[in-house]
Amino acid sequence: MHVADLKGLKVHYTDEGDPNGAPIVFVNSLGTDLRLWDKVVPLLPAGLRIIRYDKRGHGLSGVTPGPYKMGTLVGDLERLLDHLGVRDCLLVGLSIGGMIAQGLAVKRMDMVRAVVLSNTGAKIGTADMWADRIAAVKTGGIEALADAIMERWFSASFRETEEFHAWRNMLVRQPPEGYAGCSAAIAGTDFYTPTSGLRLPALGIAGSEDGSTPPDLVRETVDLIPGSKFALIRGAGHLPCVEKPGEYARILNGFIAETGHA
Ligand SMILES: O=C(O)CC1=CCC(=O)O1
Repeated sequence: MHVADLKGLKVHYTDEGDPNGAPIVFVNSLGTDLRLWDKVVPLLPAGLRIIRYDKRGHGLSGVTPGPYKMGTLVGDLERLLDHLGVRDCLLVGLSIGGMIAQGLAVKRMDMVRAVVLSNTGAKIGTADMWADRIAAVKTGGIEALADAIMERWFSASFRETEEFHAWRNMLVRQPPEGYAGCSAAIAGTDFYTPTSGLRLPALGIAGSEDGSTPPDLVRETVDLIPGSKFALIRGAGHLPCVEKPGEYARILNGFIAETGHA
């Protein structure tokens, strides 16, 4: 476990694997922390440098008063990777993490050599939808939304498992200010034009049961990048890295091999 002080924001991160290996950086979704990738990391090929972090207002990182802007969240990751001396990474972003990945890929071509846009979009939802969600969190806390969020995160069969309850607990323990702050950042983001200008290896990953960023949205987003690939994981919701880690890692490892990221 490490904590970096980045312009006053304490950012919790992990830096595992081979310190001299090709870097792979994971960016998690709204309401989750870096444990999101716990089941995928052990399935990655040997020799990579594996970096994960808790974004602003999530997990063990600092919380600042919201609303946040997407540029701030992109800047946080940029500062972390500068702090760690990371260049030419493979950036894997899920949901808002996929938006942060698009933003950083556009801003720092030296830092990002390939992207995986998982369960995400160039734009997610509508401003009204996010305003309602922020208002609900401010009134009733994340618990008030948790059951509806779980239906989007996980397939019906996964919601019957023991493990499901641990992920629900992870969600409701996130700082409400951070959750609402990041929701505002999503509401204010439309990356269709900037993402269309990207020229780098890109892979989209979608879950067939994803109620937040359905497969068509992921495909439409990754199709903005010429030559991109797309993979659908059947029977998984918004967090296929949790529900189907073996399949997720197989797809990711195929992309790692194809792009020669070693
Ligand atoms: O809560 C959801 O609907 C899932 C989600 C949307 C954006 C994100 O990062 O997670």
